[in-house]
Amino acid sequence: MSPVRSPGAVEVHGITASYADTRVLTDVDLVVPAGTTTAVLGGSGSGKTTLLRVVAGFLRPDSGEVRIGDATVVGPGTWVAPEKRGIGYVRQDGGLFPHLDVAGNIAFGLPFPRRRHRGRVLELLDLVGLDASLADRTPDQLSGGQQQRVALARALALEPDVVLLDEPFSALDTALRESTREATGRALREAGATAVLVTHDQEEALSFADEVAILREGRFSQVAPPREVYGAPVDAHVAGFLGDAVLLPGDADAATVHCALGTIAVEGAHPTGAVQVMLRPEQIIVVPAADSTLLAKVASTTYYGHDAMLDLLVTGDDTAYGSVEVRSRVVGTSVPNAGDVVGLRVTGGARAFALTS
Ligand SMILES: Nc1ncnc2c1ncn2[C@@H]1O[C@H](COP(=O)(O)OP(=O)(O)OP(=O)(O)O)[C@@H](O)[C@H]1O
Repeated sequence: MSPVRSPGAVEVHGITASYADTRVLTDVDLVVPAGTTTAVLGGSGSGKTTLLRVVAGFLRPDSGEVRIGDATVVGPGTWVAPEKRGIGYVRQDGGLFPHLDVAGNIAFGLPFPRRRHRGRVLELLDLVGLDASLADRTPDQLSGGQQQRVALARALALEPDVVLLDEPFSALDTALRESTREATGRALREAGATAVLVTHDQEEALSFADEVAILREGRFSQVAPPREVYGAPVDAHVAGFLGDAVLLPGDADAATVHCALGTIAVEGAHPTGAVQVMLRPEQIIVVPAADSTLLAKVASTTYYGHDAMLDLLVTGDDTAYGSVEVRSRVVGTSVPNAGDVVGLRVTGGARAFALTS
């Protein structure tokens, strides 16, 4: 493998794209810095694959510009053919050629003399964490995870500046998904590629990418590093889309919010007056009832092994907010029973959103 290169960024500016009369992307902007990975996360039909198709050159947008490194590949009067964009594309199903063995699949796009270079194929197998002994197998003799890694190796064979991954792990079971994802992340970093991963799996987006871009109805609601997009979502939709969110009615002043859980410091820019208060379930700590004046009744519990989610009914001190339901994530070794009365404590700051968000 050649040493880590310094490929260009992927820049999407003002892209609007449609199928016939149906507009799918509206004036979309996205910058993926060179050598980094951005995960595009969005619900079904939000336009994730369409964005990848525009970047790859499989779909002409109505307007806007796509730049790869220093080159404009789509723009007014400019159109660079897909095969000239220096892009590798990995599909959800891998898309391996069934009649070729692993070596043949990986070498498929290489210039003819290089196809005979078995050493290059073995390098690529190693890069994606596969044993050299698999080189002579056909795709039907591989597990789903191995097929996806071969598809990645094939995409990396041409040393693309950019790799686009369209839900490449979604067909895999949990354990295989994690190991394939790790091998993919490692291979992309070693290859020094700029990558865009499309997924609808929030944990995958948060754990895999340098930045997470939330696509909703053809527009990005927020593009930020994982901790920011999870900890400081811009609105209630992003908060709810990216993990569990506790949303409560409340009132905000400059520094605090008041709600059924008491008075809590508020973080980030926020409106004042009537607001929607947002906390993550792991911010709501369960303590012995004797240790808190804020009491809750456990309505139900959902056990996941390493942790559990509690649904709690809280009647706060301030009757202005009535009874509210909140969720608390607790470690799996100390899960109360349904019907128990527990104390609550809130850790960290809340977010406050305008009521219309
Ligand atoms: N070839 C096509 N012709 C017409 N409409 C299409 C075509 N491909 C996609 N669409 C529509 O465009 C919208 C966006 O599709 P897209 O595949 O980009 O969404 P997505 O976010 O990738 O969804 P999913 O997570 O379900 O794959 C959808 O409403 C879809 O039905």
